[in-house]
Amino acid sequence: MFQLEKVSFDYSDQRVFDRMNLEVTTGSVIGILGPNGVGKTTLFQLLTGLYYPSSGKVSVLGYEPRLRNKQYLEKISYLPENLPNIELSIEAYGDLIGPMYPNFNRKKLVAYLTAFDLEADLNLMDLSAGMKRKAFVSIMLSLGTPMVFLDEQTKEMDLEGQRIFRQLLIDAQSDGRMIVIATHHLRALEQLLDQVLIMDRRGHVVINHATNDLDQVLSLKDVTTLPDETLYLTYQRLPFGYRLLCHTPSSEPTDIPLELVYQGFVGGK
Ligand SMILES: Nc1ncnc2c1ncn2[C@@H]1O[C@H](COP(=O)(O)OP(=O)(O)OP(=O)(O)O)[C@@H](O)[C@H]1O
Repeated sequence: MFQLEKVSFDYSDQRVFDRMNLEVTTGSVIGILGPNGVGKTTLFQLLTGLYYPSSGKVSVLGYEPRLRNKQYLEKISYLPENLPNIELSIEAYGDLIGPMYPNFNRKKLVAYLTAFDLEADLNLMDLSAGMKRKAFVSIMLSLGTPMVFLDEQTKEMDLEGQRIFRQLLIDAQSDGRMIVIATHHLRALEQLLDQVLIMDRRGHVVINHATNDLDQVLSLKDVTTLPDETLYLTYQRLPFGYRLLCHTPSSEPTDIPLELVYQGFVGGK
């Protein structure tokens, strides 16, 4: 699906990735998690070919994004965290970009907008921040691309909007499409993610795993007193003790909460 081989990337005064290797081969909803400024958006820009690596190779669906090959561009849609300002109605914008995508489905666009309780003739410039996100998410998902990149799209969405957003992602997932999503709202999306990629504060990918396989490398242990720090990654307080997250495989199938995994690898003890 996508691969980075020894990829380095620099902004003029800063190296964001240094010979980074990464391979994601499974998953239909892939979550990219990491603290502010570690390079999630930069990674999206590399995967969509908007930025070129300083060295190394990026491949997505067998294409090299930096070549901006037409067949590749028809297969991907990307919604950046900072949405563009477009002086058109939602439906007019859909009709403008939709024909560039072979699987654009206008009926779905209208259905998604209805689900979000938005009128198709509203001007994108007149929407509140959350409404604008709902409108752009609806347009992006209606393009029908096999791969969708969504950067922080639950931001500003109200709770009902987040619920509808999850429904739309499930709809896209059941059509066999692949969604790569960066988020800080883990709780809103945790149940949907079947692959998770966690970047630590240095921008290193510390976890790249199927969410239901995390118990192959991590385990939980409930204790009444905290043991030596070397024996656990982090802990959660319980009413009468602590739940430890340990870097050892679980002895039986265990649901490992992603928030605790994130805390263990990014937040510290
Ligand atoms: N246009 C730019 N010019 C120079 N430096 C940049 C530029 N865009 C991002 N950076 C820097 O590159 C690093 C990675 O930024 P990026 O936006 O990819 O992080 P992020 O993980 O998406 O952050 P967030 O969670 O806040 O969205 C940061 O240190 C940031 O300051």
